[in-house]
Amino acid sequence: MGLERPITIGRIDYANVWPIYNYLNEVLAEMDAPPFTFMQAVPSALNEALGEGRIDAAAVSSFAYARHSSDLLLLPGLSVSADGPVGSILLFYKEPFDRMLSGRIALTTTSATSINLLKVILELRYEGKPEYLSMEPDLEAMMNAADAALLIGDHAIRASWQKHGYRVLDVGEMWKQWTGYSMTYAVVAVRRSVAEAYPKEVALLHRALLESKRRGIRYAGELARKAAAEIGGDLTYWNQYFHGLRHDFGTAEQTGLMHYFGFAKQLGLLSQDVGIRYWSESVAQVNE
Ligand SMILES: C=C(O[C@@H]1C=C(C(=O)O)C=C[C@H]1O)C(=O)O
Repeated sequence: MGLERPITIGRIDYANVWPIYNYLNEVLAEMDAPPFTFMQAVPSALNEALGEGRIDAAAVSSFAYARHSSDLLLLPGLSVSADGPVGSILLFYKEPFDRMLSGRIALTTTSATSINLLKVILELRYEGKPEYLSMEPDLEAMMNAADAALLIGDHAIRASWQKHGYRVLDVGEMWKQWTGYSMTYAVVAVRRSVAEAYPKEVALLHRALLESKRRGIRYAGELARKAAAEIGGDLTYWNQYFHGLRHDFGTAEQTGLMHYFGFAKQLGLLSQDVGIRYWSESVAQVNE
């Protein structure tokens, strides 16, 4: 398989991936890496681009991985997860809570994991049957059209700073309270065909992402300063935000994610059972 363009990497356009991606260019330059190119976009756009083969590797919604898992392999040790409140997956609603269970809920067009997580929680835990509208992430427009609105990422963060007067629930906290599990919102996946055709490049990308993540965690204070300057808010807010996220993908994260996939299948949101299939460097080396 020959690509007619450089290998293209998707990068989520939200601060939640900075601990993985912020130092990636620096690390790639140090490694004398081949010329990768990048596409920066909201998760739903990256999900689609990776599914269609317009990009080759990306952090994508874990739900999108589930939908396309036969074409994808996961890069080990990388995710966007939280064991409880996330701070940026927020449900804004007009009281009382019960009204939205049979009312209208506006869901951001930028998400795949969180919109389905909310459906799982509202329908299986609370036996709700709301009507869902898909809308651009604009709190005011969403609340004019619905009883509640789900926003993710920087859109949720910025909206939470507005004087809006709505009640707000953190969907990661709802999931944790209900199930006791952590939740994985994004995973890093590579197209299987690209992994097979370009094993060395994928190995190098994986090593670079892990090193970038190590620096992102070590220099979390630097990320907080950058976020405060570029997005707003203060250092305390951002230190707490980055501290609440997990970017590993260990047993606890996988267990929580498998439970989510199970509920999503139960609700008919996924049509098949999903296994986690990893890209592995040993396979890549055998293929060399
Ligand atoms: C933690 C977050 O996770 C994001 C949520 C996603 C989704 O709902 O599909 C996808 C990617 C993640 O980066 C967030 O947006 O705040």
